[in-house]
Amino acid sequence: MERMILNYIRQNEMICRGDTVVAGISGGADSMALLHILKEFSKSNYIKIIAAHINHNLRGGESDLDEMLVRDYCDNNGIQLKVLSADIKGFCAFKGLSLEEGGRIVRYNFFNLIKRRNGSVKVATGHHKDDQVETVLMRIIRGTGINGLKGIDPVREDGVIRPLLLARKSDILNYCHEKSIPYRHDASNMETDYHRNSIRHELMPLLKKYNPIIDESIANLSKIAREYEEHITAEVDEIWHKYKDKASISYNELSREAPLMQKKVLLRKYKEICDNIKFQHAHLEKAVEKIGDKEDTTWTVSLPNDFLLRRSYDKITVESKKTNRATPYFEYKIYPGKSYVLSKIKIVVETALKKNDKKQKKPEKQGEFLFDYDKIIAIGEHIVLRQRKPGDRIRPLGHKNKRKIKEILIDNKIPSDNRDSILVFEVGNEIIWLAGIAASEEFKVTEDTKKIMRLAFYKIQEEINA
Ligand SMILES: Nc1ncnc2c1ncn2[C@@H]1O[C@H](COP(=O)(O)OP(=O)(O)OP(=O)(O)O)[C@@H](O)[C@H]1O
Repeated sequence: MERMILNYIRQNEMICRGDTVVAGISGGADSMALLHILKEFSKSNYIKIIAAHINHNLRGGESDLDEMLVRDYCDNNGIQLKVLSADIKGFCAFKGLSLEEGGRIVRYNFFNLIKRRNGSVKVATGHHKDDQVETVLMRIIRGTGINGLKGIDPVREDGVIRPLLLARKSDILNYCHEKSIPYRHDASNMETDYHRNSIRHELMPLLKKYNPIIDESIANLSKIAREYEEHITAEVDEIWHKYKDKASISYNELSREAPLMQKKVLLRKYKEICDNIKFQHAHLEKAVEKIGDKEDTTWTVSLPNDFLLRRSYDKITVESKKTNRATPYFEYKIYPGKSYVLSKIKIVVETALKKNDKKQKKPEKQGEFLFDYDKIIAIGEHIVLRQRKPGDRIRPLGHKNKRKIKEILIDNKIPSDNRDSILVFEVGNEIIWLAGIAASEEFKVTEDTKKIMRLAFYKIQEEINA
């Protein structure tokens, strides 16, 4: 077993010459075997080992005996040791965590602290093949994709390494006996991980009745999944430059990728702004289904953690639902003969222009429109300037019937992000103008118009008060 592990370390380039390795040692057979093997490795490779033990103080005197065993072994073998005595129960109660979760957080925080203080880049733990098989089974039961089938990573990006991942628990126990390596039964075992324990003691024996080498089969499945994932990751790396660090993804570009690549790109994009791994397959399925529908040019798909995936024509963005409404709702009363300023937009309402004033007959810019003032005052004394509301309608110029404003905005290819800042002018209950986009047929200037009202809006540099 020792030779297999040493080869595994080399093949996966887990440890390099000159590395300082922080090894998490609980006092159980796995981590004690790990420490022994690291010591063997250090004989032919120049590396420094720092053992790290956390006394979880969960099992009274038993916890202290675990600590003593680790201390003795390190003393006898000239290995530097760091010990943390932690009140895991108190910590978990305070944080509202399970003992497993809390214990894990405290452990890895301690390992990382030692790592930082000693300029180390590696943290080694004693996870082995049985842990791997249980982890994969637990994930299958909970629901997982190919990525989850990979199980525990032998080498993590943050420098955590698992040199024993190919060794079975029984081989580790034999190795400890063969080499007279001391260990404590159930060291640090919190015995509260009910799910893992029932998989180990109930489900695995049951599965073995159907397939005596089920653990090997699952370990192989995990290896195959890892190969597939690594291959796909390399493929995504190849195309990622098109999407990386861009505020939005081009729909035309993304829709040309295979559905699997679309999912991988969207997942990476999501992770660029939100480090949440609880992404469910259903989210990606929905997104790919939407991307496949070429007719539907504006849509949103909910993502975890209050995020949204939004398509607005050629733009696909991942955005927070909280900032979804870029412009909060606004509604103001405005009166003819005055001008107003609303977040850097100046609004002018002029009236009583004579119809025969040729200069005013036609709107000069897209930012203004002329209305029949008599028709306006017939239905209301003031104008309401507001944000659009669901169900808003207007009868656009040249149309017989009213149309939904939403459809008009879509037809005009107004990106959904900008729709809430469009100015809606309403008199009575009639929308007379969708600023710069559509004016009402009913209030336009005609041959019979006697007085004209001019509505105009301009972008201004500085905000000033009306
Ligand atoms: N008390 C401890 N002190 C130091 N290292 C520990 C301690 N307990 C566990 N470890 C390290 O973590 C490894 C995994 O332990 P164990 O399987 O009990 O934890 P887990 O919670 O299932 O795994 P993980 O830490 O990845 O969540 C051990 O082999 C050992 O390297």
